[in-house]
Amino acid sequence: MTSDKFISIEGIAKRYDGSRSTTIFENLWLAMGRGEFVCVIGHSGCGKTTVLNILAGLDVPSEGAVIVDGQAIEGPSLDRAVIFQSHALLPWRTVLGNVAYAVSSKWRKWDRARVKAHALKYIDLVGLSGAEHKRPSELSGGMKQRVGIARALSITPKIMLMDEPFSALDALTRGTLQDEVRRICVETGQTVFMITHDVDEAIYLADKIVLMTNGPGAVLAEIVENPLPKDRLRGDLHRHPLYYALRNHIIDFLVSRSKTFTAETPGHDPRKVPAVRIGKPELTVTSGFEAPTSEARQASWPGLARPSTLS
Ligand SMILES: Nc1ncnc2c1ncn2[C@@H]1O[C@H](COP(=O)(O)OP(=O)(O)OP(=O)(O)O)[C@@H](O)[C@H]1O
Repeated sequence: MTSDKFISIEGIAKRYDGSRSTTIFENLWLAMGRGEFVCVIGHSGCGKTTVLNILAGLDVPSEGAVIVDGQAIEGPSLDRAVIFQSHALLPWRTVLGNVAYAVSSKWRKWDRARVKAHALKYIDLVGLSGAEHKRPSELSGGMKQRVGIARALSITPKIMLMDEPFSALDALTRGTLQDEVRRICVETGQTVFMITHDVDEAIYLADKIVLMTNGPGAVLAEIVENPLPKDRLRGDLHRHPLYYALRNHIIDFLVSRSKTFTAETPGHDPRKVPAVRIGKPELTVTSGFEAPTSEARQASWPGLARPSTLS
């Protein structure tokens, strides 16, 4: 993972004019590094999907711009693959046909054999070998979503944009697909921007979790850095000493601070969204804080580090 500004969201706003004009969000800034997995969490209607659609080139901001790899986004591109909650597969094509269609759209000069071999590689990657000749109507919800993931990965996008990709699945399938997406993204260094309402999903998958306040007039409140080790396992998350502090911080935001943040943080600079690091108090106390006593250390379960600011 690098810290370059691979994706740079620069002061975007979204407004709808009508009898009552609405500002969904404005002055939204966010930088993402190449290979980073970023999850956005916020309440329904705050504008998460709008931001994702702008990143996909499917919507345009009322103001501002998004730069990806040095180029302003001007519309959809095969460099950016989108996975939605619903699968949007072509019902008359097989699994192979759906993935191959995307592959041949990206590499128009490839012959059939090359397209097929490439598509099969990604079908295998998501565990669908053997089902390549089935049509969507013959597949379970989880299998359809796997096809969507294979199709998105097969065009080797610079960015994967995922809008609640697992929310329609049962818990078991969701867990399995989370494992596979995480494995693939870590192995390939894929850059991902994902929306989720599931705090544990964000903690498992993301390097950074962006907290968005309630709309209208939503802002990015914090970028919470995930302190859990990169080689974390889903079943072991809760054993990590910082897991509960991280989880509580995000839930506290969703339950209360997402509503009150704007009023309570008048000095918030949307260009410098604070980066929050969850850490043990004794490791993160800075000169402005009184060092905790050993009793206090014992009593305090790993707490919250002081926010620092992203440049
Ligand atoms: N065409 C439109 N005209 C007016 N308002 C719109 C229009 N499209 C979307 N909105 C509003 O924009 C806001 C943001 O919508 P968006 O789908 O981005 O939210 P979200 O955070 O992704 O919500 P959810 O979590 O429920 O998917 C919503 O309040 C929605 O009502």
